[in-house]
Amino acid sequence: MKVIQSHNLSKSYGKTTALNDLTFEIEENTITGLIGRNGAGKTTLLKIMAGHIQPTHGELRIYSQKPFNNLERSAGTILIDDSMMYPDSFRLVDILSEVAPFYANWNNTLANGLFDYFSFNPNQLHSNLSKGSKSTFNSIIGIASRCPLTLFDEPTTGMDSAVRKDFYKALLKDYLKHPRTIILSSHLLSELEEILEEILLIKQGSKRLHLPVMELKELAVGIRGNAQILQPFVEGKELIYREEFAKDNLYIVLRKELLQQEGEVMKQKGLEVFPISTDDLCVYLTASNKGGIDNVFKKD
Ligand SMILES: Nc1ncnc2c1ncn2[C@@H]1O[C@H](COP(=O)(O)OP(=O)(O)OP(=O)(O)O)[C@@H](O)[C@H]1O
Repeated sequence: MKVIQSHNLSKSYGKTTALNDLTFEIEENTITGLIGRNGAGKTTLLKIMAGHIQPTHGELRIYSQKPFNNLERSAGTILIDDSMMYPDSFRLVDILSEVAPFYANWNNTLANGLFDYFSFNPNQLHSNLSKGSKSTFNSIIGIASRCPLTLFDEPTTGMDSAVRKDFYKALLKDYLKHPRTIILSSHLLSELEEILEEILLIKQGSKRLHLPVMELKELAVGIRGNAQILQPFVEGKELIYREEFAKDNLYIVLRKELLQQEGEVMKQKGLEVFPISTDDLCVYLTASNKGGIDNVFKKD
């Protein structure tokens, strides 16, 4: 069953186009990574899904309904982000007891278990928490709410690496026991790819690709070596990335399927053929058209 159906979705803020003609669908009970660089439109898309803002063109439906101003949908959706505000006088224990009644599947035992595990003091004021602790606390709410549609906007901002790992582990464990549709946005795929099933990669508001993570891992290959030997192999092929490095040396990345049987021949001719990490691939697929950072220094 499709939980999210987005059709030609666009969102502009004045002259800024944040989302541009996005069409995609997300299956029920999956974990999807929404990946994109700064300003790609991740937060805007999550806010539309959560019903906080409306699209400018096109439409997005959650369980066949438009989420904006829709009480039924907001009861079944939670968006966790670092702009979550609570009254200054609220202690952590007050917040947990206030949010619990909003969510039909809220689990107190889980919330309290995570609260103790991460050593929170129930009487502490939320406003006094450190940046990382705020993220951890918000994430506890996101997990314990067990909402049918759970949206996390860069949930690990400020968390140290041990807490990040524990957060992803806790989320995965609870998801396996209580499946729901989860979307996590991030710039960095590597830290969360182990828990993801699908990835939706966006660049400047447009869909770059949407596919299972396993397929992304197998999508591309890198080749490095002497430019004169390498060039004829890739002539006329669509390259994902190309960089000249050192003298007469070339590094290219292209879809594996375009190589067919040539990989072995390349190796015999002294070229290096190697897999591309999903993080690097996402960087190449979302690179700006201005060339790499090296170009800045070439002008110096
Ligand atoms: N309220 C707003 N008013 C004007 N422009 C906005 C507003 N919100 C977002 N934008 C612009 O829309 C574009 C997409 O922003 P958005 O916050 O959705 O991206 P993002 O992928 O979440 O970025 P980041 O990873 O940096 O958080 C950016 O160019 C941003 O400046």
